[in-house]
Amino acid sequence: MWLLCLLFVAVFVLFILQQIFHIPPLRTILKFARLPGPVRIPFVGLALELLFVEPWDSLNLINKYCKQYNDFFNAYVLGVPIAVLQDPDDIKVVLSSNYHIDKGVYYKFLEPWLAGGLIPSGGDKWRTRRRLLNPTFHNRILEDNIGNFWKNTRFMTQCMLNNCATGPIKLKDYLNPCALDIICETAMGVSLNAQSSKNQDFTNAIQRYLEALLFRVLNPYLKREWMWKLTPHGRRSTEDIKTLHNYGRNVIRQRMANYSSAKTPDQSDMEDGIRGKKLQPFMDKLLELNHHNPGSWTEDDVHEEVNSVLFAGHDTSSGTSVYALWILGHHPEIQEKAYEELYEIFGEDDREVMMEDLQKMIYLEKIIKETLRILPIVPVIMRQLSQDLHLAGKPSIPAGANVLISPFLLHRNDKYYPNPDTFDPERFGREECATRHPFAYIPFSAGPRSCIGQKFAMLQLKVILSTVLRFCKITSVTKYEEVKFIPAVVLHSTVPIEVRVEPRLTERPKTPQSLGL
Ligand code: HEM
Repeated sequence: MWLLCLLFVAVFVLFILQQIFHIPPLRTILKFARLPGPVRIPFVGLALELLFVEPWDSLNLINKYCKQYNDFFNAYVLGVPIAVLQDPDDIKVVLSSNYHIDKGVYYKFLEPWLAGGLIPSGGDKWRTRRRLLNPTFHNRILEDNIGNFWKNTRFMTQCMLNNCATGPIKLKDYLNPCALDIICETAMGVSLNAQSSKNQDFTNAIQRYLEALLFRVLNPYLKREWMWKLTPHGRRSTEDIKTLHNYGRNVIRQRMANYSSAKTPDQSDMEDGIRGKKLQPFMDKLLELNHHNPGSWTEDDVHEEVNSVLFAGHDTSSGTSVYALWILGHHPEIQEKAYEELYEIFGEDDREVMMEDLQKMIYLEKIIKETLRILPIVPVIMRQLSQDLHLAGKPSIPAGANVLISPFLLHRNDKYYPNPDTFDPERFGREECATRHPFAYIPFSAGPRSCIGQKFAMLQLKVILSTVLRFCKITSVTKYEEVKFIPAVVLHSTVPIEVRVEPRLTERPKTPQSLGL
């Protein structure tokens, strides 16, 4: 009887350990042991330290070991082998490779929401989809949508000005719905009017879901879905996923209603002048794929790609716009210089912004780049190696291991950015960029798995920031010291960022040109 009880306990303990620990192949374990890194309990590794780290200090922990091990160290987290790379030469090898394209293990936590969409997927599935979807973010399509960017941003600016007399405003409350309206109208072809409905269920659900996801990464014993769902965070996440799925389905339903009545390519299809191919916006391309190949492109496939772009296409640009405006509200001299540039372009005219205007916003572009340096909205990138990774002068990292690269830490490394905590748009002058290692600046990642929406994002950020700065003067209320940053897939702030807004247009800038000097 005792023996049976003992056997039962042993089987139970083994089951729990197997549920908690990731078990890499023996070859990975043996080869991984040769890499430099802090000595910890085998396989448990950094898991115990992570348990006692506040979410906003998790990157500091990685930074501590990066400094100690010269930007290259290995660590286990409950059996997950992770190699941290922060040297731009090493980063270049990983990101420019056509082989190391699979996402790290923690992206699995996104699957209940994004399933096998572009963001978490890997291998041939990702390759096929990326090739098919790349043209949906073609320059011609983006240029055609600048009017949509402008219309939504102008509406947002007006709302800011309408409410500015009552006190400081929370930037996120304006920029999140605006970015959501922009991505829905441009990529999905539907108007959900998130700005006028003031319904923030979707954006709030994303924020909670991503923060819960970080909690799960920092408490890696919760990796199994069944364990996760037993916790209060897990239960909340299940509710949030329902909200997120419903939102995605609603977007598809609305577009399908118009699409099926159109049947043939609608007026938004256009010819790519160079190769004579048809260019379609994102959602129409998905619906066409589903229409012609319902076996290989099911409605679930459409749904997962819509969810991926809804998320990646709004949380990133709204967060970056919030940070840029907040920083400018702390640097009136930089804000003034940006305003002067805009005044040179538009004068007193409150007309719509055009593509030619955006091309003239050289200083504003430097501000955007510097914002993405100091607060990169995607603070961590991870890959799982399907082949050994060979780096110059370092032991190889075995297949099966994960690689972690942090744009947040890289962009604050004083080897590449002197006085890294100082906001200085001039770092992005032509000469400064030419002398810097190209892989020392990776806000959109780089190589084949870089951001599909990079051009979309840069145009959108220019329209949003130029419109706000043309019509409003921003003064920051939330102090730098009050805010900590949480790397929850997207970089979140611990407190809402508040600014004071004053109307602008009648005020003339004091440039030598405007004074007739
Ligand atoms: C400031 C704005 C943005 C930044 C900084 C940014 C950054 C990034 C980064 C770093 C990645 C790679 C993530 C990784 O490897 O784990 C990525 C991927 C992606 N981004 Fe963006 N992004 C932005 C805006 C957008 C927009 C506007 C869209 C859509 C319109 C978009 C769609 C995507 C998609 C679908 C992926 C996955 C691509 C793939 O794996 O093939 N992003 N983004």
